[in-house]
Amino acid sequence: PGTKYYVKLRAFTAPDKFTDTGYTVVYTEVDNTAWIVGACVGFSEEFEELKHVGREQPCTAADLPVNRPKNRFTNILPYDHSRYKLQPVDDEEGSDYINANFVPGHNSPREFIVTQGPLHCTRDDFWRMCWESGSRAIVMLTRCVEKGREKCDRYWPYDTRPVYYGDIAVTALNESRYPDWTVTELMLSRGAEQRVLKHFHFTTWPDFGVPEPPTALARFVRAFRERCPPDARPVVVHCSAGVGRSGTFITLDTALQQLAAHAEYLDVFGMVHAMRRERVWMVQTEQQYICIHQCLVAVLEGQDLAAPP
Ligand SMILES: CNC(=O)[C@H](Cc1ccc(NS(=O)(=O)O)cc1)NC(=O)[C@H](Cc1ccc(O)cc1)NC(=O)OC(C)(C)C
Repeated sequence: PGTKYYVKLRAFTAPDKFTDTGYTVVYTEVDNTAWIVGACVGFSEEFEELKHVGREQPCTAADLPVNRPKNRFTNILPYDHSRYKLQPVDDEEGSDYINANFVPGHNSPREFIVTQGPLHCTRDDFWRMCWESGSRAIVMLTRCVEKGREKCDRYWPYDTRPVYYGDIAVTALNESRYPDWTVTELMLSRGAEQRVLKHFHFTTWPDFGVPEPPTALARFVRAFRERCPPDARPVVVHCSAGVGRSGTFITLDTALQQLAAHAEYLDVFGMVHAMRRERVWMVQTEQQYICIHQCLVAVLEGQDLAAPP
């Protein structure tokens, strides 16, 4: 148990891809069950097959002149069919728009609302989305500034004084800091109603890269699941563009829940394929795709991934 095997499963000839032939598959044996966790040589080809998934779908709302300034990046636009719609304000054109999509997870086809890091001009819309969706958890996977560049607005309070974002007051109740993440309890108030929302902020994940070590991500996912309110409300997930790091987090969260439910096999390709039908570039780089498999191997091998107390 726990021994890792490299097995050549079959020869294939793909002259445009690889000089040699054959997949090398990494699998590990736990409780006399062989778990195939990925084809090392095949990662590139498998990830490449995801390139065009979903790309034919329209993004007309995002392209409206009134909404263009609400997009952080010109090439990261939400598909119309899965976009989150804010409750419109009177007949104000574009008032239902935010750069965000519903994305499936282990528990439901619209388990997550994946969005870009709020801009200063969209942070009131961001809080309106959190309130109107009934969400009780935000997962943030970027720092606000990385290498001197703004990746995300500081959209929540710096201290315990309440801050208004539109007609929603946000108050930080308490904060727990760990080496790779911070969990903050926030009180949201709108009119006479109040609710508590947990903010899970992973702080050591470089843009376009992977956490170091990659298993820090598995620890964070486990810490999130242990503290996430067990309700059926959507979880808001964002990074800077809301595609690379957000897609990686959701894929690992989904796969680990399938493992815990004793799934017979894990179809990482199928999970990413399903997410990319709903939001563009979910899991953006091959390194992120491999990181997911590395985390799964660590969990299957029983590495100690307990979250800090
Ligand atoms: C490779 N970089 C990008 O694609 C980023 C968007 C982006 C995606 C993913 C991530 N990582 S994350 O999802 O993990 O936060 C960050 C930023 N886009 C931009 O910087 C685009 C340029 C671009 C790059 C690549 C491309 O294929 C098309 C257009 N620039 C851009 O939108 O410029 C503004 C911000 C001035 C409006």
